Amino acid sequence: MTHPTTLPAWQALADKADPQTMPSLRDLFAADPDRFADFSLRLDDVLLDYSKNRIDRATRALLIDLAREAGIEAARDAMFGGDQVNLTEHRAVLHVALRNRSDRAIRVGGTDVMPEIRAVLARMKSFSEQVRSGAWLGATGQPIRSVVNIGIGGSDLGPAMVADALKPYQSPDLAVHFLSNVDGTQAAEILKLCDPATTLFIVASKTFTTQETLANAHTARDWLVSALGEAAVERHFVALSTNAKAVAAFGIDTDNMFAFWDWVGGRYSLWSAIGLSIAVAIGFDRFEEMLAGAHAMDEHFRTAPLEANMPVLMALVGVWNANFLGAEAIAVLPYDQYLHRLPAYLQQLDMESNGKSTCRDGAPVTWTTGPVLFGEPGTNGQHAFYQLIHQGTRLVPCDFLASAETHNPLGNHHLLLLSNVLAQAEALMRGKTEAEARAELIAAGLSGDELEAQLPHRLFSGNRPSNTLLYRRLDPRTLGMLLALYEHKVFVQGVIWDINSFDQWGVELGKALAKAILPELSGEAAANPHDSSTAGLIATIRALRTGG
Ligand SMILES: O=P(O)(O)OC[C@H]1O[C@](O)(CO)[C@@H](O)[C@@H]1O
Repeated sequence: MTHPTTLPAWQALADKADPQTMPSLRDLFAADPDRFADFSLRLDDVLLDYSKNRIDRATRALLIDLAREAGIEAARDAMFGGDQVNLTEHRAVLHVALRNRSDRAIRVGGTDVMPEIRAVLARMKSFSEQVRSGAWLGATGQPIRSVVNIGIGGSDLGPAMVADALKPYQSPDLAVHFLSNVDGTQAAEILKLCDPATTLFIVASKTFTTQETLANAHTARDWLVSALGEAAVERHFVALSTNAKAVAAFGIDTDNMFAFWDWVGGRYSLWSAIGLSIAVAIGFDRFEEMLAGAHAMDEHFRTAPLEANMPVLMALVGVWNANFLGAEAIAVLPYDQYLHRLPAYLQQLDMESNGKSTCRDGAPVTWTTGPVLFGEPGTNGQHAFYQLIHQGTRLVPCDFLASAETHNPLGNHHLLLLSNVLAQAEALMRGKTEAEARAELIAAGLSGDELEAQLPHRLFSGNRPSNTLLYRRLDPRTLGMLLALYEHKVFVQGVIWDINSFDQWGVELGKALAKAILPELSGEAAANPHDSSTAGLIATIRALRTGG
């Protein structure tokens, strides 16, 4: 375990990161006509262009040194080898095994996990095909028309994002809904769209103890039972979990449970049984194509030299921007409407993984770790928060994503979309100098005091970094590649920052306090000692709810 700031390459990078002496992005492009070729990388149909980052060849070489000195190769091999890299939970981290399409055995504690994985995949195939073909009948003998995935966090965000991303592959005969929020409004609105006789609930929870999911699952169960009776549960509920005991206690027959394992982290679980709603929505063959895409990226990550390794390079660019140039956020901007939930999904992947401030050895970190991640599909974001990205005081590196081809060739929409994504990345890189702005204002007829007053507002500093991920078309394989790319990027950054990317203790405190507050709100328990704000809010809620 090595604190990154003690590594020689870290020191050398810190010396290089001097805004006064560093060349600007404009200068870097002007000095090197081959910059795009040298600072981009293609794997199958996916291209990463990282040339619009403030790095030159020497900086890149130092970043690769940093990766080596941080032990990326050994850490990667430990993860693929089934070591307990999740130190605080004493667990292996093997989402890569879930999409291992090769004959390679992957062992946890000496046991090859591939046979179990293949067995669950075979059950998912059979079940999803029965639901899709209409062979799986509800309690009244009717085929399923609506599927409701009940889960939250990793048991919701991945499947929900993928189902939307691959909408063109969805069957029109089957509606797929995702119920996550404990706010009863979401359950009420989804249930309004469903008929108990034709609805299948997929209760997705690794632990099967999550408050929100169990509350929603009980509400769904009550709704079904009040319409069709207790016996209907068997045909209308299945569970995806690692906790067979809790599934049985809820009243779901464990024959209707699809298992996964403690070495699958929640935010890495869409490739496991948690992906059942995806397989039902788009068909198992497409689900497997997505696994194959992820596997292709896994193999690239596992075997490519660091210098030509897409997740490693993307991670290193992020480390450079965060730790050496001071960026605190990252914007993920898919110019692809089908990826509208990607930023939400990546928020959990990145922020739950790397939002940590304790090193693996328990010492507090003294360097910046995971960024604040946000985003919206282009072009919507352009008309909302891009102002800050172009002219604000903060540095917000951007990831732009775009497909060369569209599933929906309507008029020239796709070329309009693509022209926007390219323009945004170019604008961030180039900016607009005073001379350029002045010339434009003069051409627009301004002069004298008005020109001088307008001028400072029309300047763009430029020199603002971005990556562009370009792919042929958003199909299942490409999506699998992109998601695995981000997973491995987050992994590499976690290793460099010397944190455990695979636990999430930061979500526990709020959960525990909510449990204590619940009986106080309902009046079943006397108020606990709280700060005056929390006590005042509890008292006001109680008063408002009773007309006070
Ligand atoms: O699948 P489960 O056990 O219901 O957990 C849901 C989510 O809750 C968390 O544990 C914490 O929010 C996530 O990591 C996880 O994805």
